[in-house]
Amino acid sequence: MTNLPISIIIVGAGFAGLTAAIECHRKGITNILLLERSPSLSPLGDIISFGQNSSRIFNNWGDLRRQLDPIIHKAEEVHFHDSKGRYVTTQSFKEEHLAWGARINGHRGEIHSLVYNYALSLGITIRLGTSISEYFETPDHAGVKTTGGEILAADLVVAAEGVRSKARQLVLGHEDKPLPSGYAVFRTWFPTPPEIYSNPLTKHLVENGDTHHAWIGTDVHFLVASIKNGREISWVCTHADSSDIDESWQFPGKIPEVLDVVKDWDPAVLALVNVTPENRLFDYKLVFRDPLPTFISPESRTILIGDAAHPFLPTSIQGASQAMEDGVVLAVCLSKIRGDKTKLKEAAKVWERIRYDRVHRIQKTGVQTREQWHKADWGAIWKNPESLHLLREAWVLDFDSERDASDRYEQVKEDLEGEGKPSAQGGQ
Ligand SMILES: Cc1cc2nc3c(=O)[nH]c(=O)nc-3n(C[C@H](O)[C@H](O)[C@H](O)COP(=O)(O)OP(=O)(O)OC[C@H]3O[C@@H](n4cnc5c(N)ncnc54)[C@H](O)[C@@H]3O)c2cc1C
Repeated sequence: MTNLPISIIIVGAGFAGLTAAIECHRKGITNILLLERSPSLSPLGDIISFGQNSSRIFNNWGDLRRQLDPIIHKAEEVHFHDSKGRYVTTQSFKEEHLAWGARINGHRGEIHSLVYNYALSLGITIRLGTSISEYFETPDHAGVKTTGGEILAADLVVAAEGVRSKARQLVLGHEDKPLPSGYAVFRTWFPTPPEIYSNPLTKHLVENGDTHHAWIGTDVHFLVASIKNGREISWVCTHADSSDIDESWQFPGKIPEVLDVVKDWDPAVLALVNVTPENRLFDYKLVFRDPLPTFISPESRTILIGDAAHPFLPTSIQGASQAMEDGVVLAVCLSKIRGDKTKLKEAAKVWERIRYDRVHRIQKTGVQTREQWHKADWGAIWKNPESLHLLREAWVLDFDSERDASDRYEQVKEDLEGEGKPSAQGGQ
């Protein structure tokens, strides 16, 4: 493969940053520096789901797909109940697995660690414990300043530092703080304790391998997944939350607060919450951001990807997938200009145009599913239980972002040239 002479700094080693690094490397860019604030990888976390559109990306990464196999969630259906525990419906994913390929769901920390190690195995330089405080650019290069005062520069800076991105200031020209969404999520993952196996209310969750169950109430939903043949269990409880958020948005969770949210619910839910180790429980305040007018800086030398550009509600089940697609498409666009630095602006603009409508259309599906569950009209649901099912749409899931970008690059470039103006103003 031809070596493409572009230097890239990527900030943030989440799924967006790691995918961008791995995919750019795959396309022949070797001068990559990945900077991550955390001093070490955190083994903590809970469940993360990758749709078929991003699960396919792992298939291109050496032996990684095989390494993922023992740790991924194997259930192929989700069983829905109302808050009192009355069974409503089952949604099966078997057909879509046959048609569109398998999904990867598993422990965020475990999957992240495999991807991180794969990036290291390629020789990508990753500096942990490096926090970026500032972004800058000139027409010829872009750069970052670390909190230690070090200045680093490259042809292109990719800001993949999540929902609190500092690069938004450079891209937008003003500070843009995330807003509380009015919702929070209690999240946990822990080894299945003996009480879950012995309790007749909960043993079905774990004793026959991996399972997936959902309980839907007014303005609250509670999802449980057992994994590794039932030996580990994860649950999330999304609920309305009016607390204000400032700098922190992830807090230690409190079991009594969860019990308060699900009081009078199915005794199986209460039993599960009661055996949850409090030190494995997190209270995650969901932030909201209006769609940005653009993802790229005025000189097109700094670009926002992943949650830095477009945070997703968990109910879209696409945040990490779209973060990965961003990286894949970026690598395709950079390969199309064959390392010609004078064409970086072209590649960035085409990348943005390819990504902009898709991510914003998919963002809306998260709101749709949350409203469909939280504001459910139960009279209508008992008549049509399948109305609780998750949206599973081919245009989102049966999608190859690499092939699509490769096929459309020239046309999008011509469209932009024809318009003769910056891309994506006003967007969706
Ligand atoms: C509660 C919850 C549940 C979710 N569940 C799912 C799911 O099931 N499926 C799904 O697809 N998506 C899910 N998402 C969304 C998904 O987690 C995110 O969209 C995705 O992880 C975004 O990846 P990212 O790499 O853009 O950002 P992040 O994962 O936030 O990574 C950003 C990285 O940048 C680092 N960083 C931050 N600031 C700096 C700095 N100044 N300098 C250097 N480094 C910095 C951080 O330490 C971090 O490692 C969920 C989100 C939430 C909030």
